[in-house]
Amino acid sequence: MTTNLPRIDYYFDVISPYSYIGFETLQQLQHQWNGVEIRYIPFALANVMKESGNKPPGALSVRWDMMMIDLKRSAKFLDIPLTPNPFFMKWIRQYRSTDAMKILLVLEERDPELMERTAREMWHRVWSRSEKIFEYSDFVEIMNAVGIQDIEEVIETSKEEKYQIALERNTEYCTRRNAYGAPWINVTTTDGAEHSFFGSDRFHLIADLLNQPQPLPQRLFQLESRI
Ligand SMILES: N[C@@H](CCC(=O)N[C@@H](CS)C(=O)NCC(=O)O)C(=O)O
Repeated sequence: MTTNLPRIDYYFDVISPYSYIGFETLQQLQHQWNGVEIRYIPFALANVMKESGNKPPGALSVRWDMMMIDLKRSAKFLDIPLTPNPFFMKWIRQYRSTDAMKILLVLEERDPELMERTAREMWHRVWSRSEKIFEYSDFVEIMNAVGIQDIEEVIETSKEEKYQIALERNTEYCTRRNAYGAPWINVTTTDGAEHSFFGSDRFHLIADLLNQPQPLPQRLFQLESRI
């Protein structure tokens, strides 16, 4: 695959609400930043946690409570639909997002823009409408919602070993660079140097690194352009 530099590799998992926040921020920034290639790359947050020895935010109740408050604030500030999911802690003990992420890998191979729309629909389900993204019937609803025709075929293809391997490879790429959470953002500058960032709240530093305009939420951009 040939790619242009500078490049932002945005590693995400649809189980992660901060991956959703970073995704929507980057979707806005890609219209405001010039000459920067952006790739959205599925990985497995559960394995990142395991490999790094980190613990999920829900493992510490005060951290979880603060995270829910912070998510609401962030959603309001950025004007994105994000509502803490009351079932999340129960679901996370029972399910993994691996099958959903493998479906995204199939779509990424065929049509990256369709993959991005499907990822957004998955985030809306878990983190806006408190709906599952783990089982066959969930995948059918998700793909119907984004207008995919060959749903059965996509689900069957996602079970091929190569997608499990691809998910592991993407995850390992990050854990070898000390990843311990999501989103994990790997920025390659024009000199070929790699710079890792953790979180959806590091785009001001990435802007500085790449000499791009500072990020602002869409509503603030709109206000600015009216001045
Ligand atoms: N400050 C970061 C927090 C990101 C975050 O908490 N991500 C969770 C997953 S949704 C995580 O991986 N946490 C691991 C950790 O904080 O050590 C942001 O605003 O994006």
